Amino acid sequence: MKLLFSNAGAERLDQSVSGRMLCAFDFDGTLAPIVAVPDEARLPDNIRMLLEQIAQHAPIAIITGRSVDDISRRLGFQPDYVVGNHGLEGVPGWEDLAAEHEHACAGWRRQLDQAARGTDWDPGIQLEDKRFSLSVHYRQAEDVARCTRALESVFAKLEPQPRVVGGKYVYNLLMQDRCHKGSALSRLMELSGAKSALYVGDDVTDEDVFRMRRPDILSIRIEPSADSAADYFLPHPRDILRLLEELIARLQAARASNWLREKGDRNDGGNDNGRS
Ligand SMILES: O=P(O)(O)OC[C@H]1O[C@H](O[C@H]2O[C@H](CO)[C@@H](O)[C@H](O)[C@H]2O)[C@H](O)[C@@H](O)[C@@H]1O
Repeated sequence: MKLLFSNAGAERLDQSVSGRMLCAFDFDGTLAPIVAVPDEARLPDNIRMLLEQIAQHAPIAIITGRSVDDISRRLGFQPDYVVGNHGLEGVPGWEDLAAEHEHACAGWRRQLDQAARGTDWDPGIQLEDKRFSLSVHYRQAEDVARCTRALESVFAKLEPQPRVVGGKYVYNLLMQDRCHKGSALSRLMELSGAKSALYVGDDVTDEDVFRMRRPDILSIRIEPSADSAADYFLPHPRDILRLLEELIARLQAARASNWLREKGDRNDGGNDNGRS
């Protein structure tokens, strides 16, 4: 994993921007600062304004663990693609897969509600039912170690067995299938005709993108981690601002140089016409 703000990182950014690039971002911990209460997460105005500028030059996708309804209320602008539930919800063409996920999720919800009536259940646990996946938050747990042990033993008994992916004081319960943030991003690249993509994320479910190690995807993690498969990292969450500004500068320069090239082609054409 390399520092993005380095010569190698700058070259890699130049390379990605030179083609038709899809800019994709995770939300919590990437665009929006992490806060103690999930419902209080907000997209800062300065980040939204930079995203709107990027949208003038390149398609934008938000690929989040939140539901599409939830994230859409938080953005304040309309990206080209909004994908929720860790890649399942909102991907054009995948609508038929949703029913199975919804059914499994409702079953887990019932089983967890029953477990919550037991004495081992920490009152700080918060269930976020996102219809196609569940997030079990334990940030407010009275005893985090005890709570995670108890939750893991409950998850082991769930039917059908979910794919349990950890995160920032959260367990995400997902269907065991091929729908994840990585496959969603690949599908969006096909749909948009992108030649390259940039993806920025901060958490465990973002590793589904990073792990693909596609040479045409520039993968960037917020903060370094020895366990991450991302190519590059930003040292601190606040550095997302610098990354967005650097992207805008490159996208504007690429547009200017394309325009100059087009103008040159037109002039050449004019001269040819004059000669013939
Ligand atoms: O894929 P993401 O956009 O990063 O979403 C991942 C989960 O984010 C939210 O939970 C996390 O952020 C909360 C607000 O900062 C924080 O309180 C919580 O501890 C984090 O786990 C969201 O609530 C989940 O639905 C997302 O799956």
